Amino acid sequence: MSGKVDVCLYGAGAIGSFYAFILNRVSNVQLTIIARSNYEAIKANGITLDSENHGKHLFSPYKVASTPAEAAGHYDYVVCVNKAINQEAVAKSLAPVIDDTTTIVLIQNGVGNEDPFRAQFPNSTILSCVTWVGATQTSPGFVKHIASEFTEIGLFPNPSVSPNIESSRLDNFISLLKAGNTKFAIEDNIQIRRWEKVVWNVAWNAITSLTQIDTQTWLHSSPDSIPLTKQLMEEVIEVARKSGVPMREGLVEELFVKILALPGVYTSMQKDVVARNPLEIDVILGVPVTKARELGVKTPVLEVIYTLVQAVDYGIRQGKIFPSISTSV
Ligand SMILES: NC(=O)C1=CN([C@@H]2O[C@H](COP(=O)(O)OP(=O)(O)OC[C@H]3O[C@@H](n4cnc5c(N)ncnc54)[C@H](OP(=O)(O)O)[C@@H]3O)[C@@H](O)[C@H]2O)C=CC1
Ligand SMILES: CC(C)(CO)C(=O)C(=O)O
Repeated sequence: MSGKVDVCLYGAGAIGSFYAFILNRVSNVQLTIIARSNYEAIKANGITLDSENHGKHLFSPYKVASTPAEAAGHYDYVVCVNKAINQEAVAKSLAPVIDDTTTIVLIQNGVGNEDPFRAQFPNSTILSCVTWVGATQTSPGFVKHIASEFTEIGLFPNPSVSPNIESSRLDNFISLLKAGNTKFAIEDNIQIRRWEKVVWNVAWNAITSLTQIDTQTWLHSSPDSIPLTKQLMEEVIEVARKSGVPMREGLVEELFVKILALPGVYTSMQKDVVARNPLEIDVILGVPVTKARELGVKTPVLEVIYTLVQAVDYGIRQGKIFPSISTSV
């Protein structure tokens, strides 16, 4: 893309700041960021990304807004990197920055994330992305990125938009990722990758959130931890297959090779428990459970894990998680 590209990024947290850095260094991108709790910090001081792959950089986007209304205007791309919670409400709130020619880019964990956006913006192209970037916001506007970096991207096809237009919107966004120097793969069926990632997230995000121990500690914790995790993953794979998503044989073993090669890791959901933030339950656990129930797939481990994570989320929302010891009787 040679002319100016207007991009609006919604959700300037750990992953949002990483992609903001990538996009902001593309010379023809004019980047607007909509930030929430870290708005003042980013507006005053910009974003510092300390990356194992890209080095340490301080940058300020073209504009920082605190609400979609403040950022109102036409954008070629609106990139959603918020936590996928209350997606219907988020989609509605983005009306001031999305018109029929805006392409929506979703970079979030989970499955089913696209549906509320398609319902709210039926004429828009949606690019659906799975990210294997690992990042943490250590204080407002400061983000640490570890070496893990990979984006899988594909269309969430819109039958009411011409395939040529959809492809050119995908190609143009890919050219930005390329110019921003991040690694990516283009997927013909991104739903396969979304489900693969959700198999990973159902296991590791839920287990680290429930146990508050890292993945390696969990894997060494008892002879039962590995078989239980594998059964959980297999259950989710079966749900995906019954939903019409062709998942390959051997995926669980591949994901185990991957996790065993890593040091003990925590996850974005575990960090939300620590920060007492609401959890991304629906897109990571709720959609697979709902589909399993609809399709009659038996998922006993998934059901237990889902129920327990819902309890943690409920405790956070009620302010009752890890309550301090009460002295009253
Ligand atoms: N961190 C990681 O290593 C990885 C994360 N992911 C996924 O990437 C996505 C982003 O995660 P991450 O960057 O870690 O999350 P963070 O919590 O670090 O950042 C999310 C940002 O979005 C804002 N936000 C969250 N929810 C909403 C909402 N409903 N409406 C408006 N703004 C919102 C937050 O604002 P506020 O501060 O006000 O809450 C925050 O600025 C998630 O889907 C996550 O699962 C995927 C791979 C790895
Ligand atoms: C970084 C990673 C891959 C770890 O499971 C992740 O997806 C998350 O934390 O949500």
